Amino acid sequence: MKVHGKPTRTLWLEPDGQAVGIIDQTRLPHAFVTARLTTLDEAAHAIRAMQVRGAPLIGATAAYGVWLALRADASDAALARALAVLGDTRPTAINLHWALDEMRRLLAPLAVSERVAAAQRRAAELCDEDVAINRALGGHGLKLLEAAWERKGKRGRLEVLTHCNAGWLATVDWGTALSPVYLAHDAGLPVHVWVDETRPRNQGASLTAWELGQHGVPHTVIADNVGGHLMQHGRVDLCIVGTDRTTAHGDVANKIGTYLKALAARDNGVPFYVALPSPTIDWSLRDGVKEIPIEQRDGTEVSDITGRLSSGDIATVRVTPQGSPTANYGFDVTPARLVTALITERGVCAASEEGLRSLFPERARRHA
Ligand SMILES: CSC[C@@H](O)[C@@H](O)C(=O)COP(=O)(O)O
Repeated sequence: MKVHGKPTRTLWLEPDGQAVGIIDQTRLPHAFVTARLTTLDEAAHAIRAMQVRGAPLIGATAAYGVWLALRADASDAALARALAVLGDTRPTAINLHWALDEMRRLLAPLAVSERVAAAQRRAAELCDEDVAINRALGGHGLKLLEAAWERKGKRGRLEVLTHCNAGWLATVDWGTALSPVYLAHDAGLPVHVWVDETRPRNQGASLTAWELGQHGVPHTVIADNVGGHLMQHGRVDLCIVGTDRTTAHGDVANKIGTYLKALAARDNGVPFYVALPSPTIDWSLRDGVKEIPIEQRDGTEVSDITGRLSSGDIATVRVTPQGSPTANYGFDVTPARLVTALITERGVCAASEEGLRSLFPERARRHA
């Protein structure tokens, strides 16, 4: 997608071929700052500190992190250490482990002398594949948006609600939930997005609002608790969110608060779609509530909030009383029964074992 009119990805090989470039997402929306990653530790830190975040982008960064590690030492022990360090950065998004498995399968059998070049090639391929997958799923999602617009009698605006950031900043490009939105906007549909702020880290207010604004998509940021009210008053035509891990039966883990939006959508007859690239499917899991590991982060993300002062300075302030304990669950699970459909690069399917199997028979069989 474009930043200040210039086509930009979230992750790239630097022109000198010696580092990986990223957009430091902790600085958005107030500053567009890029950073160079040159070592395994810098890549692991970027994921842990959420300079890069979003399930597909975490996976892509980890793949390049393996390359950075092998440049220093391509031995078996160094490869094992890189996979362990990167695998330990964030627990919920399965794309991280998927990408590391891809790298391990390719690199472990190779001679040490061949590993660095092969790792760089594969990391670049994974990035390109992510872009192609997200563009394809956007095309399938677009049809759902067009159908909703028809159903609405093409009156007013097509009102979409999204939670967290599942846009191009969460992927290498295009995004998952927002890929259909960009395509709809470009096709001339009068789409308007309700953007949940997404406390505690405000990925909606900071990132989704920023990237929609860069592309010129009309949007309104709302506090996290507003969605139910809007749905009761017919102000939301459909919800689309992303997912960090989808079970073989169609349960989806996504940013904390997604489940409550799905409940409100069900109560109000609003379609609730989940967009996902297939590497987000964890074919080994069945029951998302019981089995998906939910990240818990530092409580200061709840007690404190960072923003821009009228002076232009960035400041962090506490919003809770001194000493009040906090709990910071990063994700929740929306059971398949609340999901209207899954949007993937191979098409749209029911959020169920049968639905996923119909689109990905070869992968479902491998894990049967
Ligand atoms: C393509 S995005 C799907 C999810 O990764 C996204 O919705 C999300 O929850 C991101 O969480 P984050 O904690 O910002 O990495």
